[in-house]
Amino acid sequence: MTDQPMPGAEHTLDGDEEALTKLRALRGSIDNLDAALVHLLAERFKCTQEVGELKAAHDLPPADPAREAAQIARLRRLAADARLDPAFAEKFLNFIIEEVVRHHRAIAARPRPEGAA
Ligand SMILES: O=C(O)C(=O)C[C@]1(C(=O)O)C=C[C@@H](O)C=C1
Repeated sequence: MTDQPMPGAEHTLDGDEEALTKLRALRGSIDNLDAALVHLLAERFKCTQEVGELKAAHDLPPADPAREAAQIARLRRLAADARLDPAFAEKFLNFIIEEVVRHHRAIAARPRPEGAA
């Protein structure tokens, strides 16, 4: 027998109460932040759903590339100030906008009653 730890055992927190307490506290904060993100996204999608209805009613295009470019530039600046990777912030916004545009297209494709605005 040797005194070597079991392979991988050096990565477990078994027996290290202080580390476990810290991990639990951090995970509690992560869970709260994830919940906040879900609520923020739900509110954002409520707004964009209304934008989609407005655009469809007035025959406006689902996507607005100029607006997106301005949003991305702004978000990249905010991310850099917050020490978040601007490339990640851009990817995240693009991911959301892609879904929004998909919703806008679905709304525009819905049959509209005759004479509707
Ligand atoms: O502002 C708009 O025109 C929207 O439709 C909203 C939104 C967004 O999710 O922020 C989505 C699609 C557009 O290309 C630009 C922005």
